[in-house]
Amino acid sequence: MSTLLEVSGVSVTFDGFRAINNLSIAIGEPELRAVIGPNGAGKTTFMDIVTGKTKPDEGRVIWGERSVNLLKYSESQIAKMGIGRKFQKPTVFEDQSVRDNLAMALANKRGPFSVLVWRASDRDRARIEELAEEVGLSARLDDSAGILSHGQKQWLEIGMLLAQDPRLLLVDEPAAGMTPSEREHTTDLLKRAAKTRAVMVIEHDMEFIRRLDCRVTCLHEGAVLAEGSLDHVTKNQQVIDVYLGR
Ligand SMILES: Nc1ncnc2c1ncn2[C@@H]1O[C@H](COP(=O)(O)OP(=O)(O)OP(=O)(O)O)[C@@H](O)[C@H]1O
Repeated sequence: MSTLLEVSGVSVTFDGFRAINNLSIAIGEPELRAVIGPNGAGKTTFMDIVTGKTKPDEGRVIWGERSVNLLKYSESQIAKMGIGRKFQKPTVFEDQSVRDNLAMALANKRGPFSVLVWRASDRDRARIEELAEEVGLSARLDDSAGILSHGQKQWLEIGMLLAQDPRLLLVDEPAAGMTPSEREHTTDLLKRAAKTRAVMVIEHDMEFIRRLDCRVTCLHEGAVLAEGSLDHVTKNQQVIDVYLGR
C-alpha cells in the first residue's frame, strides 16, 4: 500500500478560532479509513481542506505519486484529479431513473458539455449495469430515483461517484437515517469500494465502524488524538474522556 494523500502540519483559523490545529494525517491506496471524533473536532473541515473548499493558513496537502501540492488547485480541478465526496444528504436527480442518474455521472466524467450530447455506448451500458450491481440497485434501474428509500438514494449517489472512478472517496456520515439492514449493506459496499481505492468515512455510529473493520483516526480540537485499530482507539483514555464517555 503506497501513500495516496498526505496532509501535514495543517492549521485553519476561523475568526480567531483554530478549527484545525497542526493536523497530520495520511491515507494509502487502497485503504479504508474511519474518521471519528466529537462534534466540532474538525472532521468536516478536514474534508473541506482535502477537496479544496477551504484553504489552510499553513501546512501541506500532497497528492499521488507525483507529490502534487493540492493547495494550488481549485475544488473542480481537485475533483478531476480523482477525489470524490459524498455529503450527508443524498443529491440525486429525483425525476430521472436510476439508470439515467448513473448515465449522467458517467457522461460527466468526460466533461460538463458531454452530458448534453452524450449517447451511451454498449460499453457504457454495461458499466451502468455493473455500477448498479455494485451498489445493489440492479432491480431498480428503471425506477425513478425519487421513489427510492433514503438508503437506496445514498447507494445511488455512491454509484454515481464510483462512475467517476475516484482514487479517493470521502464519505460523510453514510449511516445517518438508515435502517439496520441498509447500514449493513452500506458497510459491505464501502468495504468493496475500498479494495481498489482509498475511502475515508466520517461516522459516529460505532457499530457501523466496527463492521467496516478498518484503521480508525480520532480527531479532537483539530488534531489527531488517536489512530489505529478500533479496539486500540476505543481503549484510549483520552478518546473515552472527550468522545465515547460523553
Ligand atoms: N466556515 C466556518 N466559520 C467559522 N467556524 C467554522 C466554520 N467551519 C467550521 N467552523 C468551526 O470549526 C470547528 C470544526 O468544525 P467541523 O464542522 O469541521 O467539525 P466536525 O468534527 O465535522 O463536527 P460534527 O461532528 O458536528 O459535524 C467547529 O467549532 C465549527 O464551529
